[in-house]
Amino acid sequence: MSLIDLAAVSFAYGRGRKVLDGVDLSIEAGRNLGIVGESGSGKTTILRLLLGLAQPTSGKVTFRGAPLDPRNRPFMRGFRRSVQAVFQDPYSSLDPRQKIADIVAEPLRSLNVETDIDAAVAGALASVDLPPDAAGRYPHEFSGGQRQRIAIARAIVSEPELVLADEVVSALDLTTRIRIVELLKSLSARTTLALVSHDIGFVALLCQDLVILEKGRIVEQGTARDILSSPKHPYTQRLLASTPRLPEFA
Ligand SMILES: Nc1ncnc2c1ncn2[C@@H]1O[C@H](COP(=O)(O)OP(=O)(O)OP(=O)(O)O)[C@@H](O)[C@H]1O
Repeated sequence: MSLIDLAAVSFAYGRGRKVLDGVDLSIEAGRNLGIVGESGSGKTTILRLLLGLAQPTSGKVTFRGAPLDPRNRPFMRGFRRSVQAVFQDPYSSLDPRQKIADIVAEPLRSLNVETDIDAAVAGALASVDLPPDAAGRYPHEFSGGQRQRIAIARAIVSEPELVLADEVVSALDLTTRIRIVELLKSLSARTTLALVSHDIGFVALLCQDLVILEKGRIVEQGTARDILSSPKHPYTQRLLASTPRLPEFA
């Protein structure tokens, strides 16, 4: 079943040139998707379209087959509960004045989810391996990797079907990165992930399917296994040549 589809989507900022051109992609429930490309290829723009934060200049974005319409409030409420995001920078993405309990609870409060908020927050913190007393502390008391765990706890607290993540490990050192990959791997048992990154090695560790984006166009898409073992497009071959570590497909 398809969660979000982009069909023939093009996008330009204002009257500028197209930064996305005729993009078709589907995110299927239960299959993690990696969207990979160099800086400026349009990855963050795709993510903004997938989140309904920007509207395509032409083409369609649909959630469960229905058009993503920011004016349709009940629909968007259901959408926001089902689709959450984690962003690159764990330092700026958390409000320094809020306690972790309030940061993690934010989606439940803003979506008026009827649930035991303290229990849901404790469950989300446990899922990302943070101790229960983290709830009463502030972001500055945590390391970059721990802050990214807090951002992930906030993204999963409403039990979304899909979590979109933009360069979630790029700001982290290698050891922390490996731990976050392990965490995302365990979370993907209960939610689908769409990961945006310049690092094909990182996304291939977690995603069954890949989309390769060059200058706003998809140049190759398929299973990670096929693309890693026989990349067809020269751009994909270049991305692979510049990545130091690749998963083993035995
Ligand atoms: N607000 C904006 N106004 C005008 N142009 C923009 C804006 N944001 C992005 N762009 C342009 O759109 C293109 C795609 O940018 P985007 O941020 O989607 O790429 P990206 O692949 O995510 O890059 P990076 O990995 O560097 O974040 C780039 O040429 C960028 O300069």
